[in-house]
Amino acid sequence: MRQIDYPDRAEQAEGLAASVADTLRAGIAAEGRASLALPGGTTPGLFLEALARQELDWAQVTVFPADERWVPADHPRSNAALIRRHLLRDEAVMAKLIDLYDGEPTPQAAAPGLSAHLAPHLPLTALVVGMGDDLHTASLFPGAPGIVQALSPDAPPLMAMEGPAPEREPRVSLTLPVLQAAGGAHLLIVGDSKRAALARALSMPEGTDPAEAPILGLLEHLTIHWAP
Ligand SMILES: O=C(O)[C@H](O)[C@@H](O)[C@H](O)[C@H](O)COP(=O)(O)O
Repeated sequence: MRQIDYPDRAEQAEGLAASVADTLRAGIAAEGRASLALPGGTTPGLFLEALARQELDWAQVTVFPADERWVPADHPRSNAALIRRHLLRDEAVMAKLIDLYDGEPTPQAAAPGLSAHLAPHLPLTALVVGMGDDLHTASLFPGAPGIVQALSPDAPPLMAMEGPAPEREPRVSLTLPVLQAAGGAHLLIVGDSKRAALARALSMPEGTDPAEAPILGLLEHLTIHWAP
């Protein structure tokens, strides 16, 4: 694990975009194609726009959210919509987006088919995730139903998950083995509360159950990008 602290969010966006683009270029050179999973939430917009300006063979890149709220692409909480709005533009307009929401009534009904659909794109060439103050990452929330299986080595690639109580928003999420296997894995966080949450995670005793703080299962694989 290593950490890069940037003076501001613009430099963070450019620095992370350059690193992810380098990994995608190497993946395309080696395999002829690349896959990239991206975070949702309120942080990634600036980074996604900086990534969209990177010159590479975007037509060979498949992108998808690392997790999705179970809403259609025109819903304000859609992570696919966030990617479509901030990444599929400029140089990256030709990238192929897999929208995890497929219209099935529930994430549980969709999860097996989605796992099969994503399998040809795994292992991920590159991964960027966010983190919550509760130390969740993707949609792997502390104590959520199914979290023990989602963190286990034999987890399927994607599972139906829930957001935190009381809403318990229906979601799907890539599982920990998929996140851990990514070629280049990055954590994108901003602000003092996320820095404090990260410090809390780093100070947790060896052997802390990742079901209590799911980011713990991924930390050693991550390059952490923080800005004020
Ligand atoms: O769908 C989601 O909500 C995300 O994938 C989630 O893991 C997000 O990255 C963190 O909750 C941080 O979100 P913010 O960027 O809004 O702080």
